[in-house]
Amino acid sequence: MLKIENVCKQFQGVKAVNELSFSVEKGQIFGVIGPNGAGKTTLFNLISGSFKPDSGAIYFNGRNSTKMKCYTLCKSGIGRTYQVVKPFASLSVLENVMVGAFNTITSKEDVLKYAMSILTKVGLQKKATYIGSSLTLAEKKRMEIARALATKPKLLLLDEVMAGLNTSEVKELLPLVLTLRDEGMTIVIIEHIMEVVMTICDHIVVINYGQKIAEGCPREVANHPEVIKAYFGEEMTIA
Ligand SMILES: Nc1ncnc2c1ncn2[C@@H]1O[C@H](COP(=O)(O)OP(=O)(O)OP(=O)(O)O)[C@@H](O)[C@H]1O
Repeated sequence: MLKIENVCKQFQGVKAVNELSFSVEKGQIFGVIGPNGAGKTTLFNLISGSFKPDSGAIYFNGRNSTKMKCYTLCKSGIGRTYQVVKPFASLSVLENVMVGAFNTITSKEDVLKYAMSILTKVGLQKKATYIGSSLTLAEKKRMEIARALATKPKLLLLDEVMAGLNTSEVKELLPLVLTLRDEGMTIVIIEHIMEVVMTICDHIVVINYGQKIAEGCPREVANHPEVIKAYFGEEMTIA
């Protein structure tokens, strides 16, 4: 579904993404983890077309998508959320989601129906008429997912959707992500909460200073010496 091939992206001498390669299989929840500044969000910006790599190639659904514009990639099935949620503050929750639905649907009536069905899916149907900015953080995160889902993605990039949520809010959001995967969505998730990563991911890539330092199933990466050193601290091991 997604192939990253020797991708590099540099900012004024900082190698944010450095010779990175990995593949995401269809139907996986694929975790991207690494310390702060490791290059995770830059990677999402490259996959979704906001940034172009300095070198290397990205393939989405078998097509070379390296030079595609972000709106073309969105139309071809890449949806994403942002680490910092930025709803259209003056629009209602429903209208926020409708914006995403116009990606593939033209009739306003159909957009409205589809956006409402997505709101129901994420559990925000009762908040449809609320102003986007009035939601709690947990609700805004759900709206962020809804806006991405409304574009009808085949590949969903989730950038720290659990960040800032309390334990019970995280527990409430997890089933939604798992349901999406069970319905056939391929998901790449950046997440700092290790419990979440270890619980829901089928496969994980760990990056540090833009480079891949480990890859495998949750247990494999958690016990990888490089990961323990770079991410968890030298003294820590995970059973
Ligand atoms: N637009 C930009 N201009 C200049 N430097 C940037 C830009 N975007 C990212 N960087 C730098 O690239 C490196 C990787 O940043 P990035 O945000 O991708 O890391 P991250 O792994 O997502 O971090 P975090 O976990 O803190 O969100 C950092 O050193 C960052 O300062």
